[in-house]
Amino acid sequence: MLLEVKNIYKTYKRPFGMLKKERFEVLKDVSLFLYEGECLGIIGESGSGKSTLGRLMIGVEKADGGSIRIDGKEISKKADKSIKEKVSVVFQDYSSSVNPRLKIIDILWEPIKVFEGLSQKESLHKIITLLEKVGLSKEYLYRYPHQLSGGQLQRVCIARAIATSPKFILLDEAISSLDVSIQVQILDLLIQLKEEMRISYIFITHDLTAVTYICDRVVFLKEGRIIEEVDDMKQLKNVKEPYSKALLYAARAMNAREESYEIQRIS
Ligand SMILES: Nc1ncnc2c1ncn2[C@@H]1O[C@H](COP(=O)(O)OP(=O)(O)OP(=O)(O)O)[C@@H](O)[C@H]1O
Repeated sequence: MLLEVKNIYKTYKRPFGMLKKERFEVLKDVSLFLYEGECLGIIGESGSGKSTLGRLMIGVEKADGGSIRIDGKEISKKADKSIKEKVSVVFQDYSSSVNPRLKIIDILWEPIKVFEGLSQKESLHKIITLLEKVGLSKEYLYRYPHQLSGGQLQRVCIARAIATSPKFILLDEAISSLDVSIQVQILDLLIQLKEEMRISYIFITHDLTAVTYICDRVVFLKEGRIIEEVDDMKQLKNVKEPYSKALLYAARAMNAREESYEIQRIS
């Protein structure tokens, strides 16, 4: 098993609590797993704890209880480099996740520094290969982020995420800020990379339609708890919990409204 999340609890301080130390639970007894080459969707409404769970899974925050293991090793802020290198992340907000003062070549130079002993020529070749992998040519090398479209910049973020050949990528609302037609292109790119590089994904979203397009399995997160899991996407229409049904209903309504929506419709 690539990733194993076991009985995770997470609390935060209440900002306006009566008592200074008052805390509230954001994640409650969350367990899930991810196999190599799989895409697991985590769906839930705003505030259900998806991004918090994501931050714990990449080791940038610490859980209050439970364990998260990647290839059998605990991930944490202090985890050694070899474990952290197995994980990458792509966020929703592509423009703030890159330094606007750096050219694309420098943005991609950053992660490949881990490959010690690469000559300048070899590094440049690697960067161009990365760009090509995400469907961009070397003409983008010397542009600044503001000189790219949203879809192109998200491709650069994906190139940066795959640069270290991670075992899994956390995609936190990675397509949500893009136009619908561009969303489909990025989903197709992610599917292609998953097959070519055998990468696994955790796909955090509130969009069930995108889940049906890319995910092999999905878990429903409500108020910090996993309330339902679907292991076979063909069974999605048979979800039992009212919350899951409501998300399904919302996705169907959205599909009906978006006539030009190219993502496979949920029947
Ligand atoms: N650092 C923090 N300190 C205090 N509360 C936090 C912190 N991070 C998140 N929260 C709270 O935890 C809850 C879950 O937030 P989280 O961002 O994980 O939800 P989400 O499902 O990703 O929501 P969205 O889809 O809107 O991004 C929310 O009530 C949020 O306000």
